[in-house]
Amino acid sequence: MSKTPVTIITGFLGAGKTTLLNHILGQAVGEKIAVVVNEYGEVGIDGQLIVETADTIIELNNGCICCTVRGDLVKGIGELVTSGRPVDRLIVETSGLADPAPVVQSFVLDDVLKAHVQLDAIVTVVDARHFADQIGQDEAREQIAFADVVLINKTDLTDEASLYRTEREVRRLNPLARIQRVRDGAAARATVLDIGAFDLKNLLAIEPDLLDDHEHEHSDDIGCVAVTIPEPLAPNLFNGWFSKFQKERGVDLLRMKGVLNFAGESRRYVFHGVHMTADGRPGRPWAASDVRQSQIVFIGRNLDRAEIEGGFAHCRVLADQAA
Ligand SMILES: Nc1nc2c(ncn2[C@@H]2O[C@H](COP(=O)(O)OP(=O)(O)OP(=O)(O)O)[C@@H](O)[C@H]2O)c(=O)[nH]1
Repeated sequence: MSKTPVTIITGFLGAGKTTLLNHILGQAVGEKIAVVVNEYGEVGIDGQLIVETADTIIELNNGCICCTVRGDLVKGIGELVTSGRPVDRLIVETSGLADPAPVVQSFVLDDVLKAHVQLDAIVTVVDARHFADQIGQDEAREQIAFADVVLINKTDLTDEASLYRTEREVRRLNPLARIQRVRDGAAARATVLDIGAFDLKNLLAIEPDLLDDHEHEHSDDIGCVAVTIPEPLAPNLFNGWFSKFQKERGVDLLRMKGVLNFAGESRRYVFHGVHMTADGRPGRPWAASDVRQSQIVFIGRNLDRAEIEGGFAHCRVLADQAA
């Protein structure tokens, strides 16, 4: 029996992992792809942002697959591969704060996974615009060190000199990885899939204690605040609040993303940000069976939950205003 190939997509917060995943799914015709998405926050946004068709989506929220929900990763994939359901390929998108070591460990140590799946490659997406801000984080360096392929993404948001510096630093952290520049995660399929690049021996040379059991510690001051609001939002109130909040707290905001329910709109509004950058656009239409609500997630340093909840609540269109 041939084993199901597994690609791990990792990379720091907001680097473009889901964008790459959507690109891969969009190119895969007639293939049954199962996807595991893991998010740090207690509210899962990525599941809603996967616009292309995946055969199965396993969402692991409220923790990192490198620590708190690692058991769920092994269990979820174990159940999938022993269910008899045909799966041609498995793609795992880690959270942006994941240490890849324990994730890799799960694939090489767990007996069920070992018997059914084969790690093909670890693909790390790097945010070319925010590289200098992010590379100070241990997780960002580990994600690069573990990569078989590094995609330097968001090339449109920076210049040649800075891209060159980023490539040089990536090469210093990982002399063996294949490095490629991309925009909007648009990597050729052959660059990221079925490349047979994963090599445990190489990884053990980088991280000799890879197979030892160790708990990954996330920095204490990095936290996540997720807020759900059932009432529709007024776009002008949201824009006003968010731009002020971002101006004041942008340095500490590692990542924000949300799916918003704007009053009178037939489509979701999807917005993303990293530090001082933010962008938003209409997403999928609301279906009659959808619960129309806004969900927003902030990951950052020393976040004040009450401040965020209060500010976000202030953007609601209240019933008497709507009338
Ligand atoms: N300008 C530009 N924006 C990009 C590019 N790639 C991705 N983005 C945008 O960057 C934002 C974050 O992209 P995602 O794919 O959600 O990033 P992610 O790594 O999955 O984020 P997390 O899972 O939260 O860590 C989105 O607004 C994307 O549209 C790019 O090459 N250029």
